[in-house]
Amino acid sequence: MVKIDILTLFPEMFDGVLNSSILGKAQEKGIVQFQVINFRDYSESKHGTVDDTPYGGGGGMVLKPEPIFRAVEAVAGDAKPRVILMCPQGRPYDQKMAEELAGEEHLVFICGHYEGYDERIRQYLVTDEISIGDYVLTGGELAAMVVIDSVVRLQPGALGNQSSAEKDSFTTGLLEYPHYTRPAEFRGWKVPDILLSGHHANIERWRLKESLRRTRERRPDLLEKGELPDEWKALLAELEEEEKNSGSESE
Ligand SMILES: C[S@@+](CC[C@H](N)C(=O)[O-])C[C@H]1O[C@@H](n2cnc3c(N)ncnc32)[C@H](O)[C@@H]1O
Repeated sequence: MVKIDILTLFPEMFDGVLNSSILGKAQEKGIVQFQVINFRDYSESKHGTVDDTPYGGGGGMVLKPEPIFRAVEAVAGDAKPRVILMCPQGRPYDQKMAEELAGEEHLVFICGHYEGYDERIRQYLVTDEISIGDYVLTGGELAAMVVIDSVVRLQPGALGNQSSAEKDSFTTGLLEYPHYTRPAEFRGWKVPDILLSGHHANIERWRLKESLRRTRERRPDLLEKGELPDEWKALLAELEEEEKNSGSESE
């Protein structure tokens, strides 16, 4: 079982996401245990103050170190969990990191709000800083939900059909191939014949080729990450040849 503690000033934001669909079922199955903690409860002031104005002046409020340190220490106990700070300056999040975090037993997420955090939280408390993209959100809650969702779905038994995670985009290093379901013809648009052929090996080859086609068109950077398997190289050469031929036909 993986233990996930979330420190936030807005615990109610997590109710729907953690208790619905696959995350809700993963809790019921005992695959994951969530604890959502309002770090205002760890404030040392009687008014529950968690932020203050920045030293040196300027706008915005800064989250104070004491409540966040105390809350993390309370949930960590003697254990040494990964303590993850959600922030736009962090490491860009990707599937590889989701896989890395999915192997941990205990994760603690800190969701910021307002202008920022006291720098000592970054320096002396957290083990990782994660950004979910080059844009700025009002708070770390949505970002933490994105990371938590992607980590929990990788836990063994979390998805009904495990093979659907294995073939997902990025897991294989490629974008996923196109899917079709019934009807075989819809408004005159037909499902590719090969998918109706029942020929398993040909279908697998078609899927790999379509994955490569899609990745080459939309995310060519994914194909530049090292030596490609021979089968991929052969299919990419086929795609290039087909493109050349269709180009010369239209001339
Ligand atoms: C308004 S933002 C603070 C931005 C900060 N002043 C800066 O420029 O880096 C408030 C909080 O939202 C969260 N946040 C915003 N954008 C994020 C992103 N792209 N990825 C992860 N967390 C983000 C962080 O927890 C952050 O502390």
